[in-house]
Amino acid sequence: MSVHLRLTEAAAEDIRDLDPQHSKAYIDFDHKIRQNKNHGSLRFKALSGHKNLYSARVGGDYRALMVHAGNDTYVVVAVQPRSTVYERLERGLRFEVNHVTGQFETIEPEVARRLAEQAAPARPERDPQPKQETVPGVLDGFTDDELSKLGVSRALLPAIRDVKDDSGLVTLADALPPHTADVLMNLATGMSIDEVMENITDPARPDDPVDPADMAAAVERTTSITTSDLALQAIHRQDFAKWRMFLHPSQNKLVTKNYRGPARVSGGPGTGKTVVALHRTARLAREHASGTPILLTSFNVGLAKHLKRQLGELLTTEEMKRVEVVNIDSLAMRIAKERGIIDTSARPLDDTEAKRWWQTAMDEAGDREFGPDFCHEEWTEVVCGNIIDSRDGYLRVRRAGRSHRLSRPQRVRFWKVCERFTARLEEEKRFTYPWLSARTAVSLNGDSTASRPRYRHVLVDEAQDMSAAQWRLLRALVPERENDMFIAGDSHQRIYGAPLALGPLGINIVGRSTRLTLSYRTTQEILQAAIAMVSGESFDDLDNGVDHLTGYRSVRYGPAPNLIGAATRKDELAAVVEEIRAWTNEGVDPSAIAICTPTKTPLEEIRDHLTGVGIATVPVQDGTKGDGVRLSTMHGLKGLEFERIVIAGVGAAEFPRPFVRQRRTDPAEHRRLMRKERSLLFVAASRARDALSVTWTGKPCEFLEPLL
Ligand SMILES: Nc1ncnc2c1ncn2[C@@H]1O[C@H](COP(=O)(O)OP(=O)(O)OP(=O)(O)O)[C@@H](O)[C@H]1O
Repeated sequence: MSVHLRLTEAAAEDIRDLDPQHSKAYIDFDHKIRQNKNHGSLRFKALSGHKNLYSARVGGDYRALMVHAGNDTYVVVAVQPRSTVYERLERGLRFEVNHVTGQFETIEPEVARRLAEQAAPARPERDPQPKQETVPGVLDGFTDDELSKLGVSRALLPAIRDVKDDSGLVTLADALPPHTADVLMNLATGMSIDEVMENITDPARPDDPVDPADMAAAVERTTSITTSDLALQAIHRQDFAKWRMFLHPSQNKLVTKNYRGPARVSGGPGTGKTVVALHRTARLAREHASGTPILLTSFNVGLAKHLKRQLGELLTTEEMKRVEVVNIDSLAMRIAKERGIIDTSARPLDDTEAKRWWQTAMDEAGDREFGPDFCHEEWTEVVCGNIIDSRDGYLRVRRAGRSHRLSRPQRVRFWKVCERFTARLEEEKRFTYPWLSARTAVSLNGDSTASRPRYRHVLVDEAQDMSAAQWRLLRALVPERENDMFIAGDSHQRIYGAPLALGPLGINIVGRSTRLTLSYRTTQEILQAAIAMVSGESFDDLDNGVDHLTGYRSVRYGPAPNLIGAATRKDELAAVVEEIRAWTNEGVDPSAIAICTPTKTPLEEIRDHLTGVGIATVPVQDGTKGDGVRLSTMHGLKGLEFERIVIAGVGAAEFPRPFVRQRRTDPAEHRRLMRKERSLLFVAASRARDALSVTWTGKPCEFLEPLL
């Protein structure tokens, strides 16, 4: 008579909203019903006239409404006052297996219809009774059969037909099953039936055939249903981070699917790529209790720390031991030291220092043709990326992706400069990270006896910024096999690396790429502004194709970004202060606000000014420590998110940054750098959850033009 209890997302929300007394009562209820559903105080009973539906007393007049999902499994679908539960049932509340996705769905046709009616555009006053047919429905272009084939329940069609505009659809979406909302939103934003079928419906189909009468199978498939254990833990900790309990079906598929080789997930900012990578890592860690560890890696130390913290919320301490979470450069350095590739005292050479060294190498070689920026990029992308260690190798290599052609004599000259640079690295026991990754990959690949394979699975976040040499290292760390690599990234957010194709690096993702389109982070207004900032540019898909943001959207709405042009720097600083004060007066926690600028100097100016007017600030890299508004360069916001963001200092004189403007004489290189600058602004803007303000002095930067 013991019961296995599950919980829908809606029921979890009901529980979260309970007052402390009923919350405690729910924990008692959960405990009792699991042991014996017929315990007298529970008044457990089947509801007549409703197939598979049961009710039980939680405490006071609160009832748990449950769906029987075979054997001893019950799914709690609502925890509400008795009168509310019965009223909803009378109005047609029911639970179905979706005929296409096979997922468990809550259908409330009357609620949907009411919402659709409420959201209908107001009638003009002088025309109180216009003819009905004068306002077309937003989905009139699609037949009932077409919508049904895409996975929309026929019970919801009358409500859907009542929707007259996009904002009505957004209102209605709250009352729709997630798949239905997804299909309709995509159709409304201009996707064709075929595109929705390919991008939304087909990926949501289960591998096994759908039986609309098989509730047990549906519950197993449904990601918006969790085990009540996890929910109870969350209740105890008052912690309802939804991403840990409920994934969107499109996200869950990426977590559970087994791939025959490397797979990639792309998608705009905030679509849950990191969440998917985390859940997939957790799933793999749970499946493999012992043996070779799993690697979860990202671009920099801060991001890796963030991943580790979040993974710790999904796994037990024991399970965490099966996963190594480390940024790619630290990993390369550790393995390189272990294998004696570099001395334990060797130190990295950062980009600025490296460029000075290139200048010296050119001076010594008497060659002024190339310039330190060119040399450093050529070295990173071509020499390290292709693991070249000889003049002949360099003379032969295909310099894919580089904007300049080099003649043979030019290559010979560059190699001379390069030899001086590498000799100095050796002499002074220094290294650049791409060089280190390349050398480590060579060492691992050439060693058949060493402790290979190092990892069972490798998962990579922020993949767009990894360099070719880093991919070679990652490839060397995991043998080619099922589920070997999982790659999450968005080329629109590339602010460090260069475009590349993974195939030639031994990572074949063809046919194993998926795109997420629903943003959980930003509002539709911020998202559209961010998209406008990168409009007109083309982005690669790591596979010799083009990436795009078609169908990328949010279901949240909010204020339009606040665009503030100031005549003087003093006025701009005053505008920043005004924004921060307005937000904190609304009750926003200062630590949920970030201010970013293109470079460090204006940030320091803002910091000093805010301190002067009594607003505390904290550098973003200090993580969760301290009260105060977070300050960062745009680069420092990579991978993070804040409730509200001010992007300051984006006047035409400051952004794109001056060094990019100086490269105008070299059109190909200039284009490449401009794309990165656009991406930088895109990254900064898309970190904001609820509100975004952009400030500048004088003329605004050209990337803001589509917004003005
Ligand atoms: N299924 C979900 N339910 C609720 N929240 C979610 C879900 N998936 C993602 N989120 C939330 O959306 C936000 C963005 O998620 P995440 O960081 O994984 O996106 P991303 O695609 O990696 O973003 P970016 O590319 O901008 O770094 C986070 O706050 C995350 O908790």
